[in-house]
Amino acid sequence: MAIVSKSVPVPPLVPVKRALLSVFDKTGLIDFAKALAERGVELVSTGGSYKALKDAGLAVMDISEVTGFPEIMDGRVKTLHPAVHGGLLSIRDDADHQAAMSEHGITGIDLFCGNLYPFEDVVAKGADYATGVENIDIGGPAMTRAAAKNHAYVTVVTDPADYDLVIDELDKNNGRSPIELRKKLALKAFARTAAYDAAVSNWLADQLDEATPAYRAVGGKLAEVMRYGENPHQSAGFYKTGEVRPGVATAKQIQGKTLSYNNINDTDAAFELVSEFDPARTAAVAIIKHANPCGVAEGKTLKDAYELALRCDPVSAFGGIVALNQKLDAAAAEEIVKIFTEVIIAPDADDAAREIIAAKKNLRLLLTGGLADPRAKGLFVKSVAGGLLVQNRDNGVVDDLDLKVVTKRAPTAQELSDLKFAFRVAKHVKSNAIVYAKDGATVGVGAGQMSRVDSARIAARKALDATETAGLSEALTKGCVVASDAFFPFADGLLSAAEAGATAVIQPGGSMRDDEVIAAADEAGLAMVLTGMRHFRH
Ligand SMILES: NC(=O)c1ncn([C@@H]2O[C@H](COP(=O)(O)O)[C@@H](O)[C@H]2O)c1NC=O
Repeated sequence: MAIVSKSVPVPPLVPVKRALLSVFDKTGLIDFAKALAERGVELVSTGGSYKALKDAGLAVMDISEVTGFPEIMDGRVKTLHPAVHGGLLSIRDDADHQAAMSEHGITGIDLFCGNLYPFEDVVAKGADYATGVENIDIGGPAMTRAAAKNHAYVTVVTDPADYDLVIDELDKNNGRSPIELRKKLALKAFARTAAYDAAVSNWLADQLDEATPAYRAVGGKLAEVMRYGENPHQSAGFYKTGEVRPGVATAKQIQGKTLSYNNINDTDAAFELVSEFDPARTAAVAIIKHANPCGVAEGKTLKDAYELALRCDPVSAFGGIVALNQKLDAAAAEEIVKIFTEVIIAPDADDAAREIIAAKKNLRLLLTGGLADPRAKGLFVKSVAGGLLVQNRDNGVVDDLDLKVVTKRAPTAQELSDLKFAFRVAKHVKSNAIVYAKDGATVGVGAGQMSRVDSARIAARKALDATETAGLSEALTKGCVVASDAFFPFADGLLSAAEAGATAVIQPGGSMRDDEVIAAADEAGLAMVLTGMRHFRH
């Protein structure tokens, strides 16, 4: 049975007489407290916050005067007391609650200002288990939730960014807090504690290697309200989880318009892909459209790699996202700005490159400070109607796999290098994925088809278009290799690749008809390597 509510009318405006301030992040605290004090609000505060206020010359009461109890156990217990929670939770217009307050000497707290121990920051920096646990705030969320529940009477302020708004509202309403503000701040407070607990539970799941805990909470902080979502009739926001993975969420935007929903999605796909390439070994560039690569290439320089990536599908690359695995230099920047590009993302950019990009006002330049570790663990969450699908990030890397040659002919050294390159790219192509590659560059990408043979045909057709556009006399697919993200269920897809000119194949294997597929490869003179790992991506 549900808890029955006391049907007391909610006052539209409530005077703020007493405020409790208990903040870890002391940004703006003094000014806010001063402003409250100037408006006749009595200040109560905890340990470090109290000291900061006192040192600033403010009249403030220590929380232990309210609780009649000292702060104990290294601060684990300082505000967990009926005098605090009664003051936050009492229904001011209820006679029983009033009687309890008088009986126990409890004074109402009309405003709670609090922010929590920096658990998310501490664990993001790799804190050990004991440090992580010690940074789980208990008293803060308890007070935040109590104040938020009692928003009929209490104003709960959890974000220094709201201090000015609260003072403005008090001023507009003669020192009283309006219900619209109290409701809005209560929503924010509950979302804050929920995101905090999501971070704690996900960290614990990670520590305990628990991939499927009984409940999975996902939390994030609003970083940007987009003009719209995937389409103009959809509203959307970008929430950051606090994960410190170099990429679109953590990058610094140097210039250009704000990113749209689709830009963020595509930029993420681009940077995750290019992060597969070790910058100490090679320069690499990926050009992305609709979250699929329309060209990826390695090169001695970023300029070489960009030109080869662009050659793969110059038509689709128009309006694309370009990701680079090394510091952007002027030579590459000059090439990139020759066609309309939405976003460039790279670990860094030198001054000359920045200057070239600056001439294109709308072009966004994002710098990440490093590459994402393709082997790192992480959560991947997707929503379906009525549920969340949660899995580990696909952190399989072809270099770590035990590759098996199953055909009579083994790949040559050049073919093997291209096979690995193509499989690395295929991991980032929507299924069914077929990638043709030659000399460290894609020459045709078939993405997102319902049949593998269609993906193979599309990749071949795109390679023919690219051959024509580049004015080459020999098809780009001649002597290329082919990667498939999943096994070939029949020999047809493989034969289609052989017809296009492929000489070597990389695929996971594992089909009921592997023998048939291997025999067909032998008959066509192909070399085939099985990875034992599938890279579906949807
Ligand atoms: N245990 C408690 O009773 C308690 N009450 C408040 N805190 C937290 O202590 C911090 C403020 O402490 P101080 O004012 O001493 O710097 C805030 O982040 C607040 O959320 C507590 N700490 C942890 O749970």
